[in-house]
Amino acid sequence: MTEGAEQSWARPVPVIGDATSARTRREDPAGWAMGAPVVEALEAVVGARRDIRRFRPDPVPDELLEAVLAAGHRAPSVGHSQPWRFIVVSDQSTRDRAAHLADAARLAQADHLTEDRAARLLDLKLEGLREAPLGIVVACDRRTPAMGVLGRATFPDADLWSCATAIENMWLTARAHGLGMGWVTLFDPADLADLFGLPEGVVTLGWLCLGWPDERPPEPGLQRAGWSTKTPLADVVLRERWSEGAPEQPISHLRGPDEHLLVAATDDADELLAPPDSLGVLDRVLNRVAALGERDIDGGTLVLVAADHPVAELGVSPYAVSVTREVTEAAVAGTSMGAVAAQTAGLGLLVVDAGVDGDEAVVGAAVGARPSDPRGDLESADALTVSDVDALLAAGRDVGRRAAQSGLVVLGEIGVGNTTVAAALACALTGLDPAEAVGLGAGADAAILERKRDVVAAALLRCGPALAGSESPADQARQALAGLGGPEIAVLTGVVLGAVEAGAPVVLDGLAGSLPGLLAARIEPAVQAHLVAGQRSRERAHAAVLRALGLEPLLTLRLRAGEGVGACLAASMILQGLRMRRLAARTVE
Ligand SMILES: Cc1cc2ncn([C@H]3O[C@H](COP(=O)(O)O)[C@@H](O)[C@H]3O)c2cc1C
Ligand SMILES: O=C(O)c1cccnc1
Repeated sequence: MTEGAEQSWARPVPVIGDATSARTRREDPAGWAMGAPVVEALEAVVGARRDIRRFRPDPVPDELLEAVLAAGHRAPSVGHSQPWRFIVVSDQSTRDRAAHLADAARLAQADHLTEDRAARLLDLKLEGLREAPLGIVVACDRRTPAMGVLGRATFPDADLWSCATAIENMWLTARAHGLGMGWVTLFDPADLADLFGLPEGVVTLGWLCLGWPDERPPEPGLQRAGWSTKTPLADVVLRERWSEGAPEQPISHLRGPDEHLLVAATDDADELLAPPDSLGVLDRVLNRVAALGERDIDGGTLVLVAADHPVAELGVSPYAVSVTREVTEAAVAGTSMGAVAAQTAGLGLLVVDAGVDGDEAVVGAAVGARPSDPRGDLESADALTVSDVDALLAAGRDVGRRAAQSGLVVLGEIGVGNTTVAAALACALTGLDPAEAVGLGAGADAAILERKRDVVAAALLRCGPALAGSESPADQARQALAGLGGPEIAVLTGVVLGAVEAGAPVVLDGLAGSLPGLLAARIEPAVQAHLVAGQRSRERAHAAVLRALGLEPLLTLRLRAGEGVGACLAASMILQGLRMRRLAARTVE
């Protein structure tokens, strides 16, 4: 070890300016607390905040107004967009006009209430627009397209909520200083926008009256006026799910790693003498793998599953069905591309015959799991019977549990015609359009592509109603496997389930070598936490399948190999990454 490495130093990351290290945080998770006096003060301010309606006319010192505005500007905002604009109003004529608008809005609202309720509304002192010497009109600048703001593409209104958090910050600050604030929304928003000349795309959240309060209410005014009562906390807090009418949770027998294991994995990575996330996407994969294993992983097994497909007779592959058997025999002999990829990556190999064409099973395959019933071509008949699907899943589970003993479980498939099967499954599971789903496979030309598209569209038309009527995602996965098939895909789905049950990480391959991950996750949602996308291949539907899984691929090499070749390349890199983590220097304190 060099002299430098022996030096004592705490790693000043992961956040710039954060002097704590993974160890400090592990040893004292509550060490960020600000102490009892701060907590008590905060509780006092939150508890004493009131919506103030009556104000004294005395002026508000500039520095207090500044403090209130600054607190608003420190609020959290979606994608750090800071969309709020605060229009400070002191001009009396503007306040008078706003008050007039509010008076009119109040009468308009009373028209919609029962007589008694309307009378009580008119009795209420609802705003202090005329009396409060200041108004802060909060506007939200929505002119940036939602897609461009982190977090708004999915929740486009999050900019408005950000402005609401700014309002709460200002409110609490005002209260702590003894100032009163009242939030008035008794306006037609368009009238308020006109009053201030707001441009198109800028909207208001209302008017905040600010001044010294001419009331010091111990509880909310509307509660005192008998308008409403405070709901008990227990009525607004729900545990785990909405209590009524929530759909039954699918029964899950598996679990992802718990929070202790996940954090232990990132703690370990944080202690490396390297910038955080130095290995990028690989680091995330290594964290995921590390969180799964109490024992160190230094190897794995390629599970290579082969089957033929009646659909290949419909002209969807340029290759003869006999090629599947040839490649599988070469795999058994250790010379196929997949077998060699496994060997050179330091992985073991299990070859499974899941229905390679012909009466005889492939000699030398470690496992035979051939469907027993007649099989269909997808277009005119189901690929598999449901009982065969269940048998293939069960056989796969056994193989998966067995493979898990060696470390990584790496998926590979062989099956002439299976990119058509896989495209159909991808459409059924992700809603992808057949025209967008079919790819070149082992080398299609335009005519073959056209046939693939037709077959996939016809198969989906045939199976669509049954799939739409499935009782649960798990049931839909089994129905999809039966209708659209792929005995090798069914076995590999079982392999994923067995491997996950035994606690192993699973490395996915190309399209047909990734669908088992998605199918298994539909059967058991906890599966997802165990999956690693080894690669993204050239097959068009592959990206959609990985997106549905929420997985970013380690490699994007435009592979067209199948056979687990890409997954082996990725596994090799994962094993190297794990070794690097074990051997690299750690920071010391
Ligand atoms: C010699 C050979 C070896 C292969 N190894 C994997 N595949 C890959 O191509 C096949 C799927 O493509 P398609 O749907 O177009 O038939 C599968 O066997 C897949 O693993 C191969 C294909 C060939 C020709
Ligand atoms: O993406 C794949 O998995 C793929 C592509 C072509 C041939 N075989 C498999």
